[in-house]
Amino acid sequence: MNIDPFALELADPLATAAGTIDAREGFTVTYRHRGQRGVGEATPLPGWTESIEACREALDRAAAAADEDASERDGSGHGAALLELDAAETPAARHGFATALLDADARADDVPLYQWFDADVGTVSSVPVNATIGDAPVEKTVEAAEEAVEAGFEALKCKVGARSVAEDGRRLRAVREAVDKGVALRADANAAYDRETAREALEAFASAGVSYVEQPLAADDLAGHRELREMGVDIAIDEGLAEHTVGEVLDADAADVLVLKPMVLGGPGNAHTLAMRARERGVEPVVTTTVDAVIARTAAVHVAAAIPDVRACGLATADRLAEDLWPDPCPVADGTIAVPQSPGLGVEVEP
Ligand SMILES: O=C(O)CCC(=O)c1ccccc1C(=O)O
Ligand SMILES: [Mg+2]
Repeated sequence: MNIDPFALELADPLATAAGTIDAREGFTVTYRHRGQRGVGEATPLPGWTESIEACREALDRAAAAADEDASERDGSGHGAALLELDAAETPAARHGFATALLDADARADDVPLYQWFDADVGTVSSVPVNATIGDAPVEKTVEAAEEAVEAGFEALKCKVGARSVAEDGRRLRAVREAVDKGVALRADANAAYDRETAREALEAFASAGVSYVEQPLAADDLAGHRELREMGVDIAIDEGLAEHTVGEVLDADAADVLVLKPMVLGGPGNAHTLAMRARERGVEPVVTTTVDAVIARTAAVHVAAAIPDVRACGLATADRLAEDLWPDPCPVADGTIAVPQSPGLGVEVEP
């Protein structure tokens, strides 16, 4: 297993109620499996996943376990490595190694990763995506929204909760008035509100025609989210999935939508399985990145492509990075992101 660190600046930092994301650090993981060289990416985001240090330690342990197992049994050692990588404790590290394995598996089977997840989906050439609009004053928010709609996005997700409910209400109503009625508006509060403020916010956002609000309350407040579902705006759980299992969130009836971040859930395979489980229970999955580099972003695109008729996903985050590790095989155009059709992930890395 090769573990190589990287650090990327954001050209366009993402301002949220929980702070501004302005750089991303992580590791690329390469691993030979079934005669193929697979690539993965572990890009931890503290607050959502383990720290960068814990991620490195977990990957080092997994690499050592893989070496030991491979030399003892003459196998590939990947089973022993996976056992070192707990999806709840070190989800980013697990994501990194699991993605490398999946890339190699899908290459070995000569199918794009999304078809390796589910051959029945057939050919999926693109997936709808939302534009991600950070916190900003009213005018800048409207400008960003108009630019996104001009570029073809049919769903806009605006960060809220960094300002007063009154001001966020003005921002969203101004966007609603500026763009075509057919454009869906979403709001993401990143756990900014207490229960009382959340009710005020939902009333204000309902009047702006918001279709769903992501994580209005704290990550651990499943009961609070369940109560908010009666207010006429759908509720999506995001941070709650860094704290609870999907099963717990479904059992608590806390969500209409689940925001699934493969980096937070321990890998693309976990995210796909959990997406299908949510849908069976009548809860819609939406797949997003944690503003990752090209390998993890592309893996998330494959997860979304393997969900039939998936709603607009939060995958259009490449443009925020000042630079990337390798060329992007998933260009965004007209509100959709292209799904690579070559075997595996479809990210061309130089050896
Ligand atoms: O969903 C999107 O549009 C992009 C991803 C995004 O907003 C995000 C990115 C990094 C960390 C948290 C979040 C979030 O959804 O809360
Ligand atoms: Mg969110």
